[in-house]
Amino acid sequence: MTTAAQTSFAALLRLMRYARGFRRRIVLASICSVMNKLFDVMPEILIGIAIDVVVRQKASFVAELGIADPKWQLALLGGLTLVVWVFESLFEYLYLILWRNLAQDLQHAMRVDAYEHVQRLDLTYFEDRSTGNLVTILNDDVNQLERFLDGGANNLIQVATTVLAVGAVFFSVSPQIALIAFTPIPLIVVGAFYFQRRAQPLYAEVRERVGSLGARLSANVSGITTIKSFATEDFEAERIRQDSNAYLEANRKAIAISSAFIPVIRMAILAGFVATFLLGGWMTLNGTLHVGAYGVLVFLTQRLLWPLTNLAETVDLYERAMASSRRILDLIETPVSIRNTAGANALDKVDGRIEFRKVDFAYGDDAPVLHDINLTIDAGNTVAFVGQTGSGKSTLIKLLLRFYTAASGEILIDGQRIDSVSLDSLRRRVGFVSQDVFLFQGTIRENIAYGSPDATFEAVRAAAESAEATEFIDRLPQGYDTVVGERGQKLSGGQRQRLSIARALLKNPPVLILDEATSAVDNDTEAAIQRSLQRISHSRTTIVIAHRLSTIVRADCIYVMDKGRIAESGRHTELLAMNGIYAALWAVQTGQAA
Ligand SMILES: Nc1ncnc2c1ncn2[C@@H]1O[C@H](COP(=O)(O)OP(=O)(O)OP(=O)(O)O)[C@@H](O)[C@H]1O
Repeated sequence: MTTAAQTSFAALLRLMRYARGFRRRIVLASICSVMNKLFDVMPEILIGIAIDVVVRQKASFVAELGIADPKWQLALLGGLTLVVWVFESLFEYLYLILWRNLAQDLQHAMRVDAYEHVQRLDLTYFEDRSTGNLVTILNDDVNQLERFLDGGANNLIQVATTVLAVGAVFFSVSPQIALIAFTPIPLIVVGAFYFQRRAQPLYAEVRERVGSLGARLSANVSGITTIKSFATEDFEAERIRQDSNAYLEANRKAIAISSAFIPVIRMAILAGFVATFLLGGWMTLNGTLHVGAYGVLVFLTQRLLWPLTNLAETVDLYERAMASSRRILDLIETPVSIRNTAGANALDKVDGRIEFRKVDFAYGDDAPVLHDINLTIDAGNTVAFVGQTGSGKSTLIKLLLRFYTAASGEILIDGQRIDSVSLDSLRRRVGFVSQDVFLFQGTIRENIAYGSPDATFEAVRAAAESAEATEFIDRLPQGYDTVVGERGQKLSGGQRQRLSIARALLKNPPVLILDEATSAVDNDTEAAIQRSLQRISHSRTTIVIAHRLSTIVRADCIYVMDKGRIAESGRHTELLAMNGIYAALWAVQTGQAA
């Protein structure tokens, strides 16, 4: 057995394990598929019996059951045909509704599970992957699976049922013909396996290609402003064309294999059919087979063999679905390293005292970014981190929010290690205004109330006021009901910044972190931020990552970061007196540099 076949089969087993909760429904749907198929092949048998009645009349098979009059025999067969059709239709309705709903429910459960898991994944996971590819898994791959469950699973079950049911009839009527009629079947099954082995890597490639295409499409749509400003439309269109072409080629290869499979199967089927047709005919002429039995066999060979042509399509669907299923389950089963430790308590009331003790950190296997960070921020204080770009200021904050885990040392909040309290309680107690503000498609009011769904309009307004955002909001024609566009495109950088401060303030967190944007802040906003900072930092611990030193001259303590270490710390005046890095930065920013 090849590894390719194993991985497809392994994917199916993983899927079955995942779908444990659906097992009863799967069994029920499978039973309906089997019942439908059994009733579906019966009319052929009844036709054969009817021929037997008209040819042999009082000596017919039905006569042997005790009904002498051929007219009554036919009436009985007519009645039975009606019943068979009713049941066939009933089970068809049942299996359709069961499989289709199952497909819907399973794809829904998988999409929601996969999404929920994606939200829990470590940030490191996202650094190595593209958003577009993830979206493709959540959408396109999930749909692929739905397509298979919608029809493919039923097809596979029905083909197997046909082979078994028709086989049983054949062997009971004439084992000799049965052997001949069944010769193509091993060939077809071997062919299906061969096809599946060849197709599996091709479909894996198709999924990969669709993922990269999705990645580029989503990146390009998000970066449309950059594309336009660099006038690189042609260049980007060419890159999309290439990715789309790679997808097309991958599909073309898969199509070439699967299309070749169908004619091969048909030839094998034809051989089986002609053999039954001829051998059965001769046996009937010889008198070793009844006319009715011959009829049943010829009709049934059709019923037996033709559905196998669908097998190629179904195996195709199956391979595509398994390639997708593997991607979804890989995502769902990606381990999460930053999560609640066993017995983690919720961080209830927080004063806001923060300590870093001997903290070291590196991103993955990269060079260390933070070295031996030791600091204590008293509850209610306002502190600032300053330093060259890349010196590790934002990284420090990411550790405090547990976006990453320190390589060594510990971080405490109110004396409790941050990894000993529950993640969401920690993050709920810390307000974070990040450098790149992310606003959601929706109104200004919804964006300020994001994360505080119960906030009243008054509270939203008060938060906007503290962030000095009311002035521009009131000037907008729809005020708080203005839709800001995806990522807040319809607002200026400074306006987005103020909204994100309002959003953090509405949470009323005991610890507030402002990662000040380097750009996007005009002088107005700078002054506004400074005023709001003074207002809002009273009752909480406030940490500011500052690029403009003028915003933090009043801070209780300023830490100057240099290459991942705290090089200097103290109040503004103390640091100036030290005449070190801070003093030099200050001189540059105030234009007093020599
Ligand atoms: N996710 C990441 N993976 C790998 N390296 C990273 C990652 N994020 C940041 N770095 C690296 O870590 C170092 C510190 O980055 P950090 O963002 O903490 O600096 P910063 O002082 O906040 O800079 P800035 O003032 O420009 O915001 C930089 O050298 C940066 O390249």
